Amino acid sequence: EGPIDRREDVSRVPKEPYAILDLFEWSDLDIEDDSEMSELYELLYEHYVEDHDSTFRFAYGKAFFNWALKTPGWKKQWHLGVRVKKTKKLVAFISAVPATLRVRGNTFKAVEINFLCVHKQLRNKRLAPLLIKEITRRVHLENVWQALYTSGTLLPSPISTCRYAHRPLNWEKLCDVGFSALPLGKTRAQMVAKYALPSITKCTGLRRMEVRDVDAVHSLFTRFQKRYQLTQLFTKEELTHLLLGDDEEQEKPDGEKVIVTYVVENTEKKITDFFSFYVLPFTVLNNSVYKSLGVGYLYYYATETGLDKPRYDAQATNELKKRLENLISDALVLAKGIGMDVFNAMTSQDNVLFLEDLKFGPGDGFLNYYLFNYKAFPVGGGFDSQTREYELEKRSDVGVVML
Ligand SMILES: Cc1c(C(=O)c2nccn2C)oc2cccc(OCCCNCc3cccnc3)c12
Repeated sequence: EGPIDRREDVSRVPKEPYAILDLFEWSDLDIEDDSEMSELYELLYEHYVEDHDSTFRFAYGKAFFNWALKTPGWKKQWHLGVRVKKTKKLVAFISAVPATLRVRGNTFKAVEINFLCVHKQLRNKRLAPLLIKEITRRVHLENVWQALYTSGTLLPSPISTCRYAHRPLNWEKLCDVGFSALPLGKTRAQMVAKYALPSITKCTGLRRMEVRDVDAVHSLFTRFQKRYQLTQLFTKEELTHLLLGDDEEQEKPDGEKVIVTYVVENTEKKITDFFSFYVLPFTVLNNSVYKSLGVGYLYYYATETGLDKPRYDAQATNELKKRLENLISDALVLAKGIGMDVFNAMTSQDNVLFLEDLKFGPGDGFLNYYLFNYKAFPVGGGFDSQTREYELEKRSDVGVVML
C-alpha cells in the first residue's frame, strides 16, 4: 500500500494554469467576499447534485460553505471557479481543503476534493476533467500528492463503499414530498406512530459542546478513531472548527446552526461521549406545498464505552451497541427539535450497530470513497456488497465522514 506516483517534485509542476476553452477563464473565488459567496451559493443551488429522479437538490447555504471550505489551512487558490470571459458569470467550481489522512498504518498529507459543479447547460464540454486537472496542479504546487473524494457514481476502484440510511423524523412530510411511501396494509397514523420520538433527550449529563471541552473531546476522539482503518487525523484547531464552527456559528442557537455537537459530562465532570450532526437541507423540486426538506447528517462521534476492550469482543460490542442507541436516539430528538424532517447516516463507523433498532431504513444510495495517487486494499464499508445486508459483526472500517 502507498503512493502510486512517487516523483513528488514541486519544481516539475507547471507554473501556469492549464489552457481552458477560449470562452472561459479561471477564477479563484474569494468566499470572504459576500458577493462572491453569493455567486457560489447560486451556482450550486441551481446546478449541484440531485437525487436520481430529480425530486431533490442539495441546498448548501453560505454558512455551510464557510464551515466546509474554511477549515484551518484553507487556501483561496483551492476554491477554483470558471467564469464566462465576457459576462464574468460563474459557471463551474471545485474545491480542495487540507486533510491529514491515515490508511491503516500510514499517515499522509492530503486534500479533500468536494463541491465539483458544472452549470447544467455546460455539461459534456469536458469541463469537469479540466477542473480536476487544474485543482490537482494547484495542490501539487503546495507539495501535496494525495486526495480523498467521494461520489455517488461508480468510478475506477473505490477504496470503500458505504450505504445510505434514513431515519424519518417527520414521516408525513417525507410521504407528501415522495421520499417515503405508505407500505401496503399500513395507515398514515401507524407510520407516524412508528417514528414517534420523545420530546426530550434521555442521556444523563448531555449538553452542547463548548470550546472548553475541546481537549477532552480531542483526546477521546483520537483514541476512539484508532479502531478504523481509513480516518482523518485532526489537530485540536481542526476539531474545534469541525465540531463547533467559527465564532459566529458558535453564537447561534441550535436551530440556526450548520453543525450541532453535544457531549456527555458525567458526575466527575469527565467527558465520556460526544456526537455531532450537520444540517444540509434539500430543495424540493416541483412540489406545490413544500419548498425544502430539513436533513440532518450524522457526523463524528466517540464514546468511552467499550474503549478498554478489543473492538470485536462480544460484551464490548453489546455495551457499545446499547450506548450508541441511547446517544444517537438523543441526536434524533435534537434534530427533530430543530425542524429536521429526516436524519441521514452511512453504514460507516459503528453505525450498523444502531441503524435497525433506531428505525433507520436502508437508502437506495451508495457513497464510494476514492483515494487519488494512493494504492490501498479495500476498506470495509459496513455492508455486504453482494447481499447488501449490514455487516453487524465486522461493522465498517471507514472512520471518515465526508460532507
Ligand atoms: C445524500 C444523501 C441522501 C439523499 O440523497 C436523501 N436523503 C433524504 C432524501 N434524499 C434524496 O441520503 C443520505 C443518507 C446518508 C448519507 C447521505 O449523504 C452522505 C454525504 C453526501 N455528500 C457527498 C455527496 C455529495 C453529492 C453527491 N453524492 C455525495 C445521504
